[in-house]
Amino acid sequence: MGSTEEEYDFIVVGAGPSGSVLASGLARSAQKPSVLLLEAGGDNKNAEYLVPADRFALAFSQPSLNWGYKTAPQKHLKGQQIDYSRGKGLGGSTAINFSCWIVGADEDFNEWARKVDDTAWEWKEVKERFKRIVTYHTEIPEEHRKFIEPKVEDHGVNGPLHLTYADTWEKGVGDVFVAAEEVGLGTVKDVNSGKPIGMGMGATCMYKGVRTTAASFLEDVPPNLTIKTHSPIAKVMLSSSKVATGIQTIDGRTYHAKKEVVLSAGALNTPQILMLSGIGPSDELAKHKIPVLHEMPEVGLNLQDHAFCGATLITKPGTEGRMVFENDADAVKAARAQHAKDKTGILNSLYCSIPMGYFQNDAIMASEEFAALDPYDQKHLKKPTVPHYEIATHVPPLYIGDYQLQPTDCYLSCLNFIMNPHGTGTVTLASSNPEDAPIIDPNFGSHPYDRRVMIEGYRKMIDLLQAPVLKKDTVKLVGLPKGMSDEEIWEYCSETMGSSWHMCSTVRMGKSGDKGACVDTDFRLNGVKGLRVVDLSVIPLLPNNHTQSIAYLVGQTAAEKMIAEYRLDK
Ligand SMILES: Cc1cc2nc3c(=O)[nH]c(=O)nc-3n(C[C@H](O)[C@H](O)[C@H](O)COP(=O)(O)OP(=O)(O)OC[C@H]3O[C@@H](n4cnc5c(N)ncnc54)[C@H](O)[C@@H]3O)c2cc1C
Repeated sequence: MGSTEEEYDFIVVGAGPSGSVLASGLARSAQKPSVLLLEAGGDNKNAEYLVPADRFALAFSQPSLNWGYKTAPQKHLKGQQIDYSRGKGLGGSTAINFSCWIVGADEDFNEWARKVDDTAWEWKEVKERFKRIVTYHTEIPEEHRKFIEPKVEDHGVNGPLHLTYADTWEKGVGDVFVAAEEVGLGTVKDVNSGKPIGMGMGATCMYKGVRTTAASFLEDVPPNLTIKTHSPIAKVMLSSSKVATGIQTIDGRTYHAKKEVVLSAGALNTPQILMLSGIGPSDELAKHKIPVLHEMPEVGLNLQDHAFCGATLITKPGTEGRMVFENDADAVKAARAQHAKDKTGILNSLYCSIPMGYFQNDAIMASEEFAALDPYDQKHLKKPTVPHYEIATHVPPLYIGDYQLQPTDCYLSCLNFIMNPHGTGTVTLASSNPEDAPIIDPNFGSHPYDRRVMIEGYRKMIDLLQAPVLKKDTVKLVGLPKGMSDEEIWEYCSETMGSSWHMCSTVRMGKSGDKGACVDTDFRLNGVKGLRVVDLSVIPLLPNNHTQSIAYLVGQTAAEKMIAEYRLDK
């Protein structure tokens, strides 16, 4: 394909949650600027991609929706290469993600605001911005309200993204809340109130029998928003005076920006595109013979993510119904037909209620690894709403060791996630060819504090699985370390650890005077005019949540800031 002379006020690259919210927000402002949204993948408009029960399977069953990345061999995880999936197409990673909605702890946002010296990131402002993003349906089945009861006034009522709880919870889910009380972990009535400590219930990106994704922001788009799919970009074009003038696609098209180019290609591809454009660490660019147009040593550094590990309880026949259903071909066929016809049936409850709990832990705070942290960090970790680890249950049976699941088996699967990870990794270039995947090294397990959190959180997860209410139905626990010593737990986790695909912070935001920061708190790339980064690359710390909420928040914040700056609302 040849070059074009198309020109737009704003060019946004990448239609994930950040890019979709930003492009939609700019285009719908009163001044109606012309906005071009370029996305590498397709439109993802296939009803089969939106079945709620498929939320954990879609990423791995539809390769065309997934960049299919893997990490570099992980030094602290016995050389394993971990799945590092990224969504492709409208919606970005929300089109293939697991649909869990968790916003995190108020104090994490207050810390973010302090780090970048901008009150826009304080919880009291962030909470209001979340309300503008979502319509949060707070109905909970009557019998579960003793544990879970979100308040309508804490959440949005008319944002484009609909969130719900399943009308019917899977059998046995309610027992997790009883178990959490029994073992002293406790419960929380609304895990999304900014005070997440306790076992809660994650809200789900689904509504009326359909998964909801960032593509919700791209419905009924105004004529001044042009969306071009199948348009992977190769680089940003910079003038000799370091002004971003437009972008070039891999197939040779160029598009010009009258005002700004915004990169929203995610925490792996955004640093890659910057480096391919000559913006990054000079030694890294020199390796690939890319001329340095703007030296920026921290591009691609500081990669952070939440790692997890798990175990599974095999329970007595009849305690839940997943395997029995999935092994009954007629029942599956009928359920698919019913869902295709009117979006109802079991596919709206299967895998659709996931207890997610956030906890603090005395053993972690008493550990030598905690004592070795910076005192400021320790103070943050002691704040009453900041969790140290997360436990999620009723996920697919990822951790079963060498146990062979039988078609008649029942199970309760569980994961433990490291919160506040301290290890950081890198994104670097494999080559100067934009079609090559970058080299991604999250460096999991590299920090002693992270290992301590995994070990203590794992012990608590096993305590939960052995609570009296669960014991009466237990057949056996599988997918376990050989024993429960520190060494045995870490040995197991280092062989089986996974990523929750919360990669972020590779083009870090910082306050004015922060020499290493790549962008300012208004998302402008330092030292370059007309270029912003608006996606999870910029976040200066990884909040203790699941990150899609933050990606939407970043897009919404950028839209509101840019609309005010350019007076687009007048
Ligand atoms: C398997 C999986 C499960 C997850 N589960 C959850 C969950 O349950 N809950 C949760 O909160 N979070 C979850 N996440 C994480 C969440 O989806 C991400 O944090 C979030 O989508 C990141 O948003 P983003 O806008 O920064 O990037 P992305 O969503 O990755 O969007 C980036 C977009 O840019 C496009 N792009 C990249 N390069 C180019 C290029 N060169 N040219 C043009 N376009 C380009 C991509 O195709 C993509 O559409 C999950 C992620 C994955 C992969």
